[in-house]
Amino acid sequence: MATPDRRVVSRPQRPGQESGQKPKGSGARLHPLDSLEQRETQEQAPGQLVMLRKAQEFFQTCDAEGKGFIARRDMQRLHKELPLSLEELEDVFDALDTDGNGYLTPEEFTTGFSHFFFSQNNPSQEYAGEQVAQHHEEQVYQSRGEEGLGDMDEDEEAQFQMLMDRLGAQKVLEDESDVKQLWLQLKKDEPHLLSNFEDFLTRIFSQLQEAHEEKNELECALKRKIAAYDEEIQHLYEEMEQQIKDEKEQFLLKDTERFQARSQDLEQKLLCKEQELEQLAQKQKRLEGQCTALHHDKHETKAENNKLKLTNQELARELERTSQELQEAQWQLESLQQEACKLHEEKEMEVYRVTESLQREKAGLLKQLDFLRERNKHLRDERDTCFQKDKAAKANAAASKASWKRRSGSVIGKYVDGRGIFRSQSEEEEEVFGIPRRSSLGLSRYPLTEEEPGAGETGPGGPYPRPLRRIISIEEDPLPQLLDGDFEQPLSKCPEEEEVSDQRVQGQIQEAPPLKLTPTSPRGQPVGKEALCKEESVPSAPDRLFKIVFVGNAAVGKTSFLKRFCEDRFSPGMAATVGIDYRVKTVNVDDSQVALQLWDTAGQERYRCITQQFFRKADAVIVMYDLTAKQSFLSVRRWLSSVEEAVGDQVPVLLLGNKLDNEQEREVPRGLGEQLAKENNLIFYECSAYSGHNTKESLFHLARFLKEQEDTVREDTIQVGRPAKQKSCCG
Ligand SMILES: Nc1nc2c(ncn2[C@@H]2O[C@H](COP(=O)(O)OP(=O)(O)OP(=O)(O)O)[C@@H](O)[C@H]2O)c(=O)[nH]1
Ligand SMILES: [Ca+2]
Ligand SMILES: [Mg+2]
Repeated sequence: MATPDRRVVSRPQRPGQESGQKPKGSGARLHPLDSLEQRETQEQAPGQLVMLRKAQEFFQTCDAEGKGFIARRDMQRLHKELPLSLEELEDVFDALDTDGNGYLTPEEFTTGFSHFFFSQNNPSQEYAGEQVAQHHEEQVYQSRGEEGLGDMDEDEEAQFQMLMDRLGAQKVLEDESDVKQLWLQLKKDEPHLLSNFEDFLTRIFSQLQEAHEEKNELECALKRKIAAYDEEIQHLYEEMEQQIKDEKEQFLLKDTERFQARSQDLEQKLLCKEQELEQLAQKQKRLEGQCTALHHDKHETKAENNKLKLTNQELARELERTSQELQEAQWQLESLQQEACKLHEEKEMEVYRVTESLQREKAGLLKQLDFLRERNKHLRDERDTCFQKDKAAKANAAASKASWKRRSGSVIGKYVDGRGIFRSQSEEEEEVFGIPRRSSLGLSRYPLTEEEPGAGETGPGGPYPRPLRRIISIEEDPLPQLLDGDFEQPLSKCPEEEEVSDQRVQGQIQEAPPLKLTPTSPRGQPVGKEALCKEESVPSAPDRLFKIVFVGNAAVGKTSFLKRFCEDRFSPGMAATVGIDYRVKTVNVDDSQVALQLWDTAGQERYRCITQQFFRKADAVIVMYDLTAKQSFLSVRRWLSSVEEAVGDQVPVLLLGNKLDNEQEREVPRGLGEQLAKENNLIFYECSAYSGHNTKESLFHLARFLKEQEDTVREDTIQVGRPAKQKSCCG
């Protein structure tokens, strides 16, 4: 049976059921009301039937939950049905609960009910029923009768009181008015029933007293039971409370654990969410930043676009203007080109005419020289003989001193005495060693004889008062300091060259026309000497003319190389070059005549400032080093940078490693030369002036390169606006 707060409480046992015995009576368990119905089916008086039905109704009213028994508090439900107060209902409950277990079974209820309302015999029972009915009437009546109560006399009062005292009603009855009234009524109406009534009252009161006593006992027992029950219930309650508390604690514990776990989960989730939120916030900030930046960039881009549009329009206008100017410039250029070509041709013609006239002049001079020599031969005096003796003695002495001075370079006739800006090495040696050196051109203080380049003779009257001046000019590239003032330049040339030129000139003397005045170049300067090689001397004007400057440290073999290239000869005893020397050689490259103006510079440091001047208008530069002298290779970089300073890197450069014949004395590996050439975009050859290896090939390569470069420039110049393609030197 479930209690209101849903706890399971064991059903109250009827006496005899505690031990688990089955209630006495029928075998199968019957529902309590079934027994009532069974009883109804037995012979029952109609009045009893009514009573039983009434009892069933009352039982069902009380046992609303259908528990099958009535508890104390269920009894109170009859309060509405019966005109009984709660106390009276309590009394009735106690009277009906024969086994005092605190619960009324249907049997107890109907049995008690019938006893309570009907007496043992029928009349009495009817009587009791009537009584009940009368009781109702009396109630009504009473309310009406109470007004008449006052007419009871004293005897009757005394009799009634006696009766009450005899019956001991005071213990039992609280309010005697009803009984009094009934008694009076009976006394008046039915005096013969008075004795019955008094017997009835006696019985009732004794029963009431018994019942009262029983009740008291029961009450005590009940109280005890209740107390026990209360204790038990209290105990149960406490247990339940304890259980509830434990369960609550467990539940709370579990709840707490679950709550803690849940709260940890939630905390972690919260943390994750917070982190995600932070990340999202950072992402949002970043995106906002990017957005503003993009926005900013957009404005900037817009502004730039507008500027670019404007610039574009300006450039378009500028381009249009420039193309017009270019068009005009092209026309002007073409006309200038034509003029330049004409001028160039005229100039070349001029150069060759001058060269021709120079040749003739030289032929004339040499002719005079020969004449003078002829004359000289016949003139002799004692001074000559004693001079000869002195000279031989000094020569021996000097030979011993100057034996350490192995080399002699080529001496060109360009030294200036007196106000001299520079002097030739030969004069320096003369001072130092007292050896009169021949000047290079052969016309020196002491005239030369053919057979022996060393033997010097003087002319009549001793040494010439003033040596003839060799005319050297820089046709295309005047040396400013040489052009200042009216200096005189002695003629000088190394004897061998002079012999060669003699031969050359000899060879040509027959052809040369009579000597004219010394021709002058456009700047009014005497023009330079020309060394035309026999095999290549060509009467017609060349197609191309290139100026090539030859640089490199002293004694690397520049002059010897040029001699080999121009005259195909090698002279071991070359004197050091003084200042600068100049040769022209015309070669045939791809069926066109290319004249090469070869400027031979002095490698010695002291002439550096002079040689620098010659770089300006060079079409190409040749840098030479001696592969048996490491120092000369280390200086190449310096030569390259001074060339670049003077002419930029537009000029092709040929790098030559000379003295290849001296392989056993090599100090510079070929790879180093190749590497340097590659780094600086140079044409590279190893050669030997001595053996002639690669002397022609290297210069032909350079000439071909220059020619192709010029052709490219011409093509580009003719085609409008196409930039000249600078070919790399080393192909
Ligand atoms: N073995 C060998 N000796 C050479 C070669 N070329 C030049 N010589 C010698 O090296 C010395 C210097 O030669 P030059 O031609 O005067 O040298 P340079 O570069 O003109 O000297 P500077 O005029 O002072 O700049 C001379 O004694 C030459 O005989 C060569 O290819 N092989
Ligand atoms: Ca009972
Ligand atoms: Mg030289």
